[in-house]
Formats: sequence, structure tokens, C-alpha cells
Amino acid sequence: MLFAVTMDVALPQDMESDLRADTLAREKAYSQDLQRAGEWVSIWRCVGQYSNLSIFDVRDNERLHEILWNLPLFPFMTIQVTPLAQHPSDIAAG
Ligand SMILES: O=C(O)C[C@H]1C=CC(=O)O1
Repeated sequence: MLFAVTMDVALPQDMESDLRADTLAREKAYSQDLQRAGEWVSIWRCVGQYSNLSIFDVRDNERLHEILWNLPLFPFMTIQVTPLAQHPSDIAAG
């Protein structure tokens, strides 16, 4: 199942710098592991915002929830999920 997910990040201004660096490093490793596994298909920076637009390909809603819930940055994110269906004009779909 394909999903488009927008993640808006808002880190606290007074977040301690070591905690901030550790959280961002864990987020990057977590994301890249899922990209290598094929579940996190792509990630794009939204221009001019501390936000990303990502595509996930996961078995079901529960798996996407698990992935998002376990993001190290989850407590500092506002997340919007859009389930995707095939478009009838998509030439790649045949
Ligand atoms: O910077 C972001 O968009 C937040 C986050 C999501 C994955 C990742 O590596 O960083």
C-alpha cells in the first residue's frame, strides 16, 4: 500500500544541543534503514520549510503507524498521511 506522508518538524528552541544532535542522528539512521528495506520509497525536502514529503510502500495501515510512531522525531512532528491509489492516466501503470 502506498502512502504520501508530510512531516512538519518543530524542535523546541531550548532543546539541549547534544540531545538535538543525537535525535537527528537516530532519525537519519532510522529513515535510511527503512529506505534500504524498501518501505520508505523516497524522501523530499519541502522547499523553504522544515518539512519533508515522503512516499511509503508498506503492507498495511498498522505497519505505517508503527513506522511513524517510532520516528525519533515523532514527538516534535505534525504528520499528515494521504493514502494513494493508481491514477487512470498513469502511463507507467499500463
Ligand atoms: O528532516 C526531516 O525532514 C525529518 C526527518 C525525517 C527523516 C529524516 O531523516 O529526517
